[in-house]
Amino acid sequence: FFQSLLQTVFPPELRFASIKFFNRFFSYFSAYCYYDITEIDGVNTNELYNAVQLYLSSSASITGTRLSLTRGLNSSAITFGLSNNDRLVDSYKGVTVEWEHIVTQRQGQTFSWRPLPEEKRGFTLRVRKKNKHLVLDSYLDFVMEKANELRRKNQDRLLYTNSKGGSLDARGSPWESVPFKHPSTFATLAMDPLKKAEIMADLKDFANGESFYQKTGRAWKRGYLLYGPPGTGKSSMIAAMANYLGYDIYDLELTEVNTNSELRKLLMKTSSKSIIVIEDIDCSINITNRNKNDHRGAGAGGNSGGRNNTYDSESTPAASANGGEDSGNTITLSGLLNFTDGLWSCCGSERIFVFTTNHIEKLDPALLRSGRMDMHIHMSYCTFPALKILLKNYLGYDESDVERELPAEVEEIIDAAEMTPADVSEVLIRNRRDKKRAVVELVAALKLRSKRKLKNEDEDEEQEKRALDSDKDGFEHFQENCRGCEEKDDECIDEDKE
Ligand SMILES: Nc1ncnc2c1ncn2[C@@H]1O[C@H](COP(=O)(O)OP(=O)(O)OP(=O)(O)O)[C@@H](O)[C@H]1O
Ligand SMILES: [Mg+2]
Repeated sequence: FFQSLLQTVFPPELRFASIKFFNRFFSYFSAYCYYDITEIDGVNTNELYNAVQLYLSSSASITGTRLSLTRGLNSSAITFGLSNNDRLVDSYKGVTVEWEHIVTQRQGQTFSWRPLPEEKRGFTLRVRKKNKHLVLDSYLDFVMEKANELRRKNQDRLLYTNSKGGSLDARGSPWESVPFKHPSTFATLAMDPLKKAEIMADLKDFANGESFYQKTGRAWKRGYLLYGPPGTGKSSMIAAMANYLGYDIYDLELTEVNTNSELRKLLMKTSSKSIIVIEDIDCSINITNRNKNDHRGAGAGGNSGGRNNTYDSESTPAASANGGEDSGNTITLSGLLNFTDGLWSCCGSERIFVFTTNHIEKLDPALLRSGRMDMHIHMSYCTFPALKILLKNYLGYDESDVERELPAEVEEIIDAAEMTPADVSEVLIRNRRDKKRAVVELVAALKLRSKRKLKNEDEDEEQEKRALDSDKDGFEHFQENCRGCEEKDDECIDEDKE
């Protein structure tokens, strides 16, 4: 109304100034403050917008009669949202605020380096001026916190992976996500119960340790290194950790990351309460490739001089000028270490780093030194306690069933058989309809493996013995030769004397 009035009263050249003036005039006398939270802020997605949407969808005081419902692809939860241009009232600490969802058509596509949605969406928050400080100081933080909590509780965990070649998706994120539905839990994980309890306690301490980390001046993060042969449950352990703590997983594919700075950007875009995973770390990066900028250096591990020499030779200016080009990848170990425990690793809190490897002996000692990977977890071949868990999960056997059905010798041969939990579960799944047969087949497999193993060991021992014997023969032969030489030398000396 005022605008049309202004248009009739004021000449065009004065119109803009007069609108500005009236806006100022009204906002001065208005009892309310307005905050706009747009979906896209410049080129970045506004996290607050998503948080508000989620928060309002669950708010108990929803008064709107028209709501929009959404369900993400593969997600099992339905999200309620405010329909276009709808309002709802919320209250916080006795203060009433009003939210309005405003959707307008975007006018003409302006130039942008990524396509913007056709609609311009945003929330407007209206509060009384006297309550302005409450909103700015704590209400919005409360909304963010609540939204994060809701997402973790209601929705499935998310599994993120870095997009191919470092490209960004429509929302400007280098991570692509899918709902994470791995059913592995600590209850289904077959491993030594004591070790399992220790890991669970460690995780819980971490998740509840905000004040501890604050007090001790440490970054709120923790690193786990899982190592062991293929099929011993390393990936299952990561899934169990995520399900136990309710964290999202960022599965970092290092081969898709080209430079250290790209790695840093990826890290910056991860959220807190997440597990950042690098699987098969020995395969994804030439891990001994450190450049000269790494001061926390090789010596930190206090390890073999031979390897340190390697770093020294790589640290020459000529070598670092190559920047690891010889490996075809400019990600360096120092870049990776910065990622996990440099200053940048603290740009968010409550993060867990998990590295997995099948060959711990191939890893750089700098990666293994204490403080870097806080806990080294050995995922071993199937042990007897682990077997009992698998029998319980797959066949429903309890302790007494195991004692009754399983021959006593299993406990003796299982370690020698070196069967992975994956091998064992395969036998059990194959025969899950016939429990007796499952046990018979399992025992047969264990016996066969342990026998083969022992035979191989005997053969190895024999070979070693043979090698030793031949060495001994050689040594005796050598000694005889030497004795011959000495005698000759003596003769020579005598001759010299003469
Ligand atoms: N400790 C375990 N407890 C329960 N199931 C297990 C365990 N280890 C392996 N399995 C079963 O074997 C399959 C393979 O395990 P998983 O992928 O976790 O092994 P991994 O150690 O990550 O192997 P890789 O080194 O090849 O990645 C899983 O589907 C899981 O069901
Ligand atoms: Mg795995």
